[in-house]
Amino acid sequence: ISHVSNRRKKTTKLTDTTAGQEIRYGGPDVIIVGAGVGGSALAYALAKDGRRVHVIERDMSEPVRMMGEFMQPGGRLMLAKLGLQDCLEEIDAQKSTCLSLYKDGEKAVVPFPVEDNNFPYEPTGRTFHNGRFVQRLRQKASSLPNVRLEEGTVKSLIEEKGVIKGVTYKNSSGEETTAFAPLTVVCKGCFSNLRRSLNNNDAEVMSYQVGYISKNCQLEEPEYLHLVMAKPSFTMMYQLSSTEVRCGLELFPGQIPSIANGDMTNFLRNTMAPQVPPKLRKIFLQGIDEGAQIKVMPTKRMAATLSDKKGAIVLGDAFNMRHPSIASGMMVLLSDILILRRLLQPLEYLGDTNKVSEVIKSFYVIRKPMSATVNTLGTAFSQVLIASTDKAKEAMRQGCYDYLSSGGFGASGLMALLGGMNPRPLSLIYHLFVVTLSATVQLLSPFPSPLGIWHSLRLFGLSMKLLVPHLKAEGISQMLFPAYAAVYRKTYMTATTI
Ligand SMILES: Cc1cc2nc3c(=O)[nH]c(=O)nc-3n(C[C@H](O)[C@H](O)[C@H](O)COP(=O)(O)OP(=O)(O)OC[C@H]3O[C@@H](n4cnc5c(N)ncnc54)[C@H](O)[C@@H]3O)c2cc1C
Repeated sequence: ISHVSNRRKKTTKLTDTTAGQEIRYGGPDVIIVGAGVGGSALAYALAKDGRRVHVIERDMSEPVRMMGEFMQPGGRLMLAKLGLQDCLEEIDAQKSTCLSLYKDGEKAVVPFPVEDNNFPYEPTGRTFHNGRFVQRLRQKASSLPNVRLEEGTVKSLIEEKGVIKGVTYKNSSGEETTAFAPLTVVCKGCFSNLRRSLNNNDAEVMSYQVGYISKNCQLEEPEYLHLVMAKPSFTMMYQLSSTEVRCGLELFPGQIPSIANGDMTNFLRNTMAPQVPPKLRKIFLQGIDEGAQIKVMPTKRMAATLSDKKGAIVLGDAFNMRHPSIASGMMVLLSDILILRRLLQPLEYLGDTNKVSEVIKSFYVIRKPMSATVNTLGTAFSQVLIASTDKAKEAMRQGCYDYLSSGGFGASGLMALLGGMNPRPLSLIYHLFVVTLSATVQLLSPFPSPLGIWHSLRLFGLSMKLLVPHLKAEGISQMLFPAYAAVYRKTYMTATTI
């Protein structure tokens, strides 16, 4: 009797112990909140390393959304390194080889550099329905026996003495329940409110992307990403699937015509369509005429900051965002996953909060070549795309077009940066400097006038304004010291898998 009652006591004691001990003896190693692009890819990567992963996703049906539709060549390399390249197959993804740029009736075609010997992957991007890609990632993750993918909505993080122990969530039956693990990864996207319990960085809404799909049509050059430098900002078109074309544009707060009363349709037809080159206009108008659903998405910017809470990591859009004009959010996220996975590999037990904190600190530095390059480029490119009556800003816009259209080393260097094929902040600073310089020459031609000199000085001021906040936010040494980028390339951008 004594033996049985002692065993009972022991069992009760075990269930009563702290969450940490429960976790150690049975539960998952990691809880991932959100099975979007990041959550699913991370679940697969960690499960491949033998971790038990519990993913909690609010909605398991295929997402229908207007974001994450273009994967840069660099992002495809990251996918391949994670063993997830097949997730871009069987979703009717389309190949992209070039950026086709239009300004004031002129056109420039700039390919991703084919002969960049330092880039060990096919230098092309892919366009696709984001939801199809996410479903493929979810299937791939849940095909591993140590991944438990559950539908549920996470409500809050469970915290004990500054350490995150798990989450409370509402499961698919509507019951409030809890889950515990030594490590919780919050990867719940750009509308995340959980990040507030971990860090207090705020996202800044920069503009809005308006878009719709023209169906049953094909662009004359389906492998090109068409970017029109229009007013007030850019318009883009690309082949989204073999039979659909995404049409999109950028508008600014306070300038969004109402979709409900038809003002948006009129604006697209009367103001934007005439700026679209005749060759693309028919397809641009087709979607509007056929009553395609028009969507509006905020574009946000948010610097990455580290949380002082232990036991949790924030990733993806909940962690760091940049302007989507350079379509690189997924690439940075996949690069982050690759780094984090590699840093976590030597840790046998993820509940060692001190070791995990060290990992997070290293992760924050190692990611800089990719994230700082993309974040800075995102700001610079989005600013350059905005039309302006300001002479200095317009010179910068023209300078960027001229630089890309002139071909050669400059254009291929900038395309390698855009494609994530050469994530080097110093290279970005170089290109920004040359664009500024050539715009200055244009302002001072044919003879330097006092007004020309004044605008040139303002132009340099504008470039500095683009660069300096990023140098401060990303870290001067990480951006200016080439060794970081060299180590990143050597570790994460070689042809071998990790
Ligand atoms: C307009 C726009 C266009 C973009 N275009 C591109 C592009 O072309 N290329 C590119 O690389 N990047 C692009 N991006 C960025 C890219 O889409 C994101 O960086 C990427 O999707 C982020 O992935 P994520 O896993 O962090 O979030 P998501 O992929 O959004 O996944 C978050 C998941 O969390 C789930 N979730 C949310 N709340 C909860 C909860 N409480 N409990 C459980 N689950 C929850 C959601 O249902 C979702 O499945 C674009 C962004 C915008 C805004």
